[in-house]
Amino acid sequence: MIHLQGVNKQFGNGSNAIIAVDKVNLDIAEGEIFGIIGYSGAGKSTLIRLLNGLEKPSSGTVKIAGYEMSSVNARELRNARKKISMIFQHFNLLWSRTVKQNISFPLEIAGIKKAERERRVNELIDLVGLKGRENAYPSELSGGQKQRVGIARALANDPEVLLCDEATSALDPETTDSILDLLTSINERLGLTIVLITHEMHVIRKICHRVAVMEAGNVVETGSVLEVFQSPKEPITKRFVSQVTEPVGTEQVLAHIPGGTLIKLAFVGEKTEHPVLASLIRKFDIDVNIVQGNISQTKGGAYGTLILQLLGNEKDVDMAIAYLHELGVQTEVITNE
Ligand SMILES: Nc1ncnc2c1ncn2[C@@H]1O[C@H](COP(=O)(O)OP(=O)(O)OP(=O)(O)O)[C@@H](O)[C@H]1O
Repeated sequence: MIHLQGVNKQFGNGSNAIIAVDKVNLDIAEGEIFGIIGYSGAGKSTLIRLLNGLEKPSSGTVKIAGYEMSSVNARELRNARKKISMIFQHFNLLWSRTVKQNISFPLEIAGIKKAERERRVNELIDLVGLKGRENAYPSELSGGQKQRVGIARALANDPEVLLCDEATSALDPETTDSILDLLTSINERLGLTIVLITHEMHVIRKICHRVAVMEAGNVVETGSVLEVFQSPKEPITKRFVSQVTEPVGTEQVLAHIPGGTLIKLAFVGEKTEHPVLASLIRKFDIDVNIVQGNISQTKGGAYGTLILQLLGNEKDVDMAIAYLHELGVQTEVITNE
């Protein structure tokens, strides 16, 4: 559905040149929810603007929904934009139009007749859960409701791809979750391919099937969300994963644990349900203290971490760690005193 090959985007020239996107290769399958995560300035906005044709690459090819965006003419670009829709952080609604009129706008531009527009707008209002708010103006809506209008408007022309530019960054956590639930249900019901950019790992964890991590214009890591949670390779990916797997203040907590061996266990999928701790205590002559634990649900399954302090003689502690490896539990020794 989306295929990027050797995509570069440079702004300016010579000593003022900024390479915003650097040799990016990416494949996104039809029906996938694909997340692109990176800190500010990583190149995410530029990449998404390349996907909808707002920017042309300096080199490389961008293929999306059957269009070669790097070389489309104006007419093809207009047609492509019907298949590639977008929602924004600040919603970009028309403030002098009601909910209904905002959603109807792209249908008017597409020349759809009034009766058909009415039918479609009502269907979309139902789909995004805005029944009863049809005649409200954007200024009378909550942030979550405004984004629902943005989503309905984006879906008006039956797109194949929905691009989401930090679509939940202006919303509180609860509203963020409800919008992410809506995007998931739209993906499942309509088979729509969704590409979202964000700086929040929580968003990736909750709805994405796969993720790409961007740093300084490069895609430094890609994989299924569960895979990336389980074994992040790059330091930046580890920082993003720890945003959701380690509660705030973990480092300070660990610094104050006196003695013993501190280990971090990572469980994936069904292994999160095994009574690992009980068998560890039963089998070995060691004391086990739970320092911290956390389970995160991803689309591919559950991912849990548990930090334990093991107290006992060195041999028993080593045997306990070997046993964890045998069970297939990913085990990392944090400190050994
Ligand atoms: N039109 C432009 N002209 C010049 N430089 C630009 C332009 N657009 C983006 N850049 C530069 O390209 C780099 C990547 O910016 P981009 O906005 O794509 O990053 P981002 O990851 O989306 O960050 P943010 O979340 O802050 O928008 C930055 O150094 C930015 O200053």
